Parts: sequence; C-alpha cells; structure tokens
Amino acid sequence: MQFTDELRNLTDALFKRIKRHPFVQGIANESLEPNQLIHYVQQDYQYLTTYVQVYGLAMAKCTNRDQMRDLHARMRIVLEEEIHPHINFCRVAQVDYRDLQTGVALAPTAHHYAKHMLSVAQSGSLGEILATLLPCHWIYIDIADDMMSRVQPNETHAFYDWIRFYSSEEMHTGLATFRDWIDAYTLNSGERERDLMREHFLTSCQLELRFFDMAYTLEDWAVRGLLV
Ligand SMILES: Cc1ncc(CN)c(N)n1
Repeated sequence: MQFTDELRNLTDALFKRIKRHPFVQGIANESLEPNQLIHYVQQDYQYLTTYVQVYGLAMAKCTNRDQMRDLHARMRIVLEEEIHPHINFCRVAQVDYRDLQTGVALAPTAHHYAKHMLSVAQSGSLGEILATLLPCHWIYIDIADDMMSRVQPNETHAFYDWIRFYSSEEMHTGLATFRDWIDAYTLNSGERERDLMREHFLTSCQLELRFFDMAYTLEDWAVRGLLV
C-alpha cells in the first residue's frame, strides 16, 4: 500500500463525516444563507493566503527545480483560479468579492488552521509540510465528486461553478501528482518522519471539518471588534 492510501484509510471516518456536514449539504441542496457564504469567503480568503505562503516556505526546502516548478504551478492555481469558487459564493450571497477581502479578523478555527500550517512549515521537513497541505486539496475533490454523482448539477444549480471547479480534471491531476510526490518522498523517510506526516495530515483533516462548522455556525470570538 502506498503511503497516501494509508493516510486516506486513517482518516476515512473524517472524509465521510465532512461529506455529511450541514454546510456541505447546504452547497448540494442550495440552502446556505448569505451570511454563511460571506463568513466562509471572508475566512477562506485569508486561509488560502496562508496556504500560498506555506507553499513558499516549502519551496525553500525543495531539493530540485522540478519540485519548485510543481509548487510554483500550485501557487498560481490558488492565486489565479481558486478565486472562482469564492466568486460563485459571492454571486449567490449578492456581495462584492473585494468587500470580503479585508477588515475581518480570523475566526478561532481559521486561526488554528493557519497557525497549524505555519508551525509545521517553520519547523517541519518538506514531507511534513506536504502532508499538512494535502487534505485541503483532497477533501474538496472528494466532496465535489460526491456532489457531481449524487446531485448531477447543471448550470441552473446555484453552486454549479463551485462543484465543477473542485471536481475538474485539473484538480484531479493536481491531486494525483501531489500524492505521487508524497509517496515517492516517503520511500526515503524514516518512521519518525512518517509518524509526523500522519499526525499533521490527521490534524489538517480534523480542521477541514471544523472549518465547515465555523462557516455554518458563524463562529467568532466571544468578544468581538478588539482587533482586526
Ligand atoms: C479550508 C479550505 N480547505 C480546502 C480548500 C480547497 N482548496 C479551501 N478553499 N479551503
């Protein structure tokens, strides 16, 4: 069994639970409220900014230019293309995307997830960083594939662009090459590094689930407005 198959088996209960999450069901059945979509985009815009920064920190640990080229292409996709799912949410919520990009503090779960990624990026190996970043990619493809087959949306579905983006060929190819990279990498890792990679992957999966809770419940700090 390849290492990433093992990671997937380890987190199967989380993958299943995420697909049943009310926020995810709300995408499938077009029932999300504007304030839930807005909260998600405000937080996810900042989350994805950190995600790109973490790619940058991983870049500093690459050992050859092919790895760097791969990360460079991934950064471009997040910066230039992963705006489309956000724009879809903004269109449904009837808000301007630019208005959601500033002036909002990270909610507790997004804060936790960002600090988790940055902490591994600062002190972990390249393999640890890749394992930390992988759930972000994998879980959304899993969700969107499931919606494509269960809901079979067409252009009239409110979240057609979101579902189509994450179930696209480009996303699948990106996931396959990411997994190949990690599987090849772990052939030369020791058991200690593989344990840390399992732990970081699991933590990121847990935080993916909590991120949907955060958006669905409009999670915020107990006392608001002190810092932005
Ligand atoms: C929190 C989170 N996780 C995953 C994705 C999909 N790349 C995202 N946009 N945001």
